[in-house]
Amino acid sequence: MELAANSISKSIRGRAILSDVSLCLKSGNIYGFVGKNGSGKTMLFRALSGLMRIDSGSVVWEGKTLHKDFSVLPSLGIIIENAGLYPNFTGAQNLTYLAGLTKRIGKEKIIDALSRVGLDPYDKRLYGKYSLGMKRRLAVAQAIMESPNVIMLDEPTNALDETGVEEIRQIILEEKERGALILLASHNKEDIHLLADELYRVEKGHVVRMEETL
Ligand SMILES: Nc1ncnc2c1ncn2[C@@H]1O[C@H](COP(=O)(O)OP(=O)(O)OP(=O)(O)O)[C@@H](O)[C@H]1O
Repeated sequence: MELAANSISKSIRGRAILSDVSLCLKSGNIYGFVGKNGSGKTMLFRALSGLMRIDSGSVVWEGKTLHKDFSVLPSLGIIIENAGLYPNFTGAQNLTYLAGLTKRIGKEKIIDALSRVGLDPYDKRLYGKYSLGMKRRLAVAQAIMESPNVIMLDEPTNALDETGVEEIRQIILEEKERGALILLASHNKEDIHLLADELYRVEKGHVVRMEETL
């Protein structure tokens, strides 16, 4: 399966956030995105997923165009900041609520996703009381729980301890093996080096292919 960006551009209040970005991404690969803070990685993910409208160009998934044939990619798992997790729900309650919006999966898959990221599915603690590492794990669980075709991960190993980093990397590789198309933005050079099949640098809204992985 294929996700293509054709010359997409976006400005916010007169400032170019994405400038003429073209990409052709295929299932079963991990695409790494590196770049300084504020270079546009998060905005790129928002544009490619449908969470943000673009000014010009098109995003095409399997021959169908975003904002024409559908408003958000039809099978998407995404971690971006403010992931819409509620502080007064437990981890399981949060995932149950989100899964209820699409009704694609039941309790079993939710328990499975929580276990895979190393969280106890029956933990009674509220999300608001989670450590940063646990919050990251829950964000990964919500991104993978429906086995989506496209997974966009913004700093998935941020705030995790060494074991956590290893576990999340393993899950990302398993999702790739399953055939998911994965976009990974990370400041962690080792994440990129170990995981990315292709590497892109984002710089002031431009996206440039880098030949070597870091
Ligand atoms: N809601 C918004 N309104 C206006 N400008 C915004 C908005 N959100 C982000 N920007 C701007 O868009 C640019 C790209 O931001 P983006 O969050 O995509 O960077 P990033 O590469 O993900 O950074 P980081 O590594 O810090 O996560 C920045 O200059 C930022 O100031």
